[in-house]
Amino acid sequence: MTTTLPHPPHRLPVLGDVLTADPARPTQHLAEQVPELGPIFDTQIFRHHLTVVSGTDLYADLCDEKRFGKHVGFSIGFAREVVADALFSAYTTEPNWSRAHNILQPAFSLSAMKNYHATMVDTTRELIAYWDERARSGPVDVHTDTSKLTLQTIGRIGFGHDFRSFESSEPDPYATAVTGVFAYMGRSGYRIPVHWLDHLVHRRTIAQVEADLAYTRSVVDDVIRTRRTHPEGAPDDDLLALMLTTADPEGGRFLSDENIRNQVITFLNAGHETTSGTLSFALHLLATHPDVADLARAEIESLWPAGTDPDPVFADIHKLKYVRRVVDETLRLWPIAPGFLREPLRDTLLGGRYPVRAGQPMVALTLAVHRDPVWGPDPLAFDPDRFLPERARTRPPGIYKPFGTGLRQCIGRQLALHESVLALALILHRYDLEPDPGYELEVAEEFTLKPVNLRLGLRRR
Ligand code: HEM
Repeated sequence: MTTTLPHPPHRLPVLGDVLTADPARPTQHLAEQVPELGPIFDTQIFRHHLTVVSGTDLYADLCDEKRFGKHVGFSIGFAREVVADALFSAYTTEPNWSRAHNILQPAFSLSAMKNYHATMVDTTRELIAYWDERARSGPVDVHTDTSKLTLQTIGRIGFGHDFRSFESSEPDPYATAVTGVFAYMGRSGYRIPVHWLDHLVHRRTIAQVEADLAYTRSVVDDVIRTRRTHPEGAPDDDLLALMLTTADPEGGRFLSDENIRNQVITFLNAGHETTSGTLSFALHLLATHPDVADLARAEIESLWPAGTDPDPVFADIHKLKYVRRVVDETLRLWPIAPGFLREPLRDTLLGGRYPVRAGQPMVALTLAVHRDPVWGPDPLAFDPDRFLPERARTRPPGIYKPFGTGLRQCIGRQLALHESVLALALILHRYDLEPDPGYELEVAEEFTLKPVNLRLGLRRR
């Protein structure tokens, strides 16, 4: 049962599509190939094949949990070299996946969000105080600063650790190190498959990654050691407390020390660079669409009048429905996780017509599906009202998946949405956003998508 799928032109023996691939922006490049190659095609980097799925019906079918599951390979396979079987990089069948999932799930419940709200408000106020100071002397470096916000937030609410990110105007050293490690993992599919040659050609990069990893581990070990030696006063239900003190309700086993370290690295990364990317893209889109920013501000000021110092309560965030649509629409246009890996659980037909083999690596190309004509006559336009319930009902189901799908979808979804809506609302309440007239959006891929060198003028309202 085989079908020959289209593939990029100029494929070479052994190398495959290496010469026409774009390692710096792999998923954007794949999405650009969709008009030419169609809703499903094959790509090959050295000896590794990947089936790229972007047809909306095929994408929805690929999310059928009865026939497909997460594929752990490519960048995620390389991430295992760093964080082994932590939540994001574990095989679904590995005991540590269900153990960690069961132990940590309560930290992402609605009542947990209520506990985190005050810390999120305080940390966003720190960002605003930092920007009040800096915005007077020129545009701010948006992504560096949203990363400070989100790292500081996940550090505090997950692990009781204060990164003191706003005490320096430099990028946070932990964020730089951990992002460097994961960015390298993200590009690892393009490593030269001859080990000694790869190490010779990339020796400087590899030395930097090793240094970054050593630093990352030393910070994380310090966070865990501090909690173990001084648990007094720390919450008994944050991510770290749950991992140190709770057994899996199914089976009664605890996570090992090694696994806890890998989980902390995973959460500090997944919990910060995703939300910071979302906030950065949202601020860019709001700055370049003042009509949308005005509508959002009208909603925000109906809760917290202009000129007052807002004191958001938990329930306010759910009233900010337009701001939430801004976040949803940002994640449609710029899904910072631009695709997710899947594999058939057994031989099957994708979309009833394409034969696929058990274990075959496939990518659900969210970036392309989120911009498909099925979204309307102008899928590239930034239009938050696409997410009005009456308009959402007119679209086929299963085509909006910024947080992945099924069993392995994002555990941090609620946290990310609460944090994003809150931060955008407080920022829009405080500032008018002034885009840099010469700025052309350029998007880097370092495991996730992020805008390059995005600067914005902030005028205090
Ligand atoms: C807007 C922000 C975020 C986006 C768009 C996002 C997106 C995703 C996606 C697409 C996946 C599935 C990956 C796959 O199938 O391979 C995922 C998984 C995951 N995310 Fe997020 N994420 C966000 C925020 C967060 C936050 C704030 C946390 C933690 C505090 C987090 C922790 C995780 C973890 C641990 C997994 C692996 C879950 C598992 O496999 O069981 N994410 N995320």
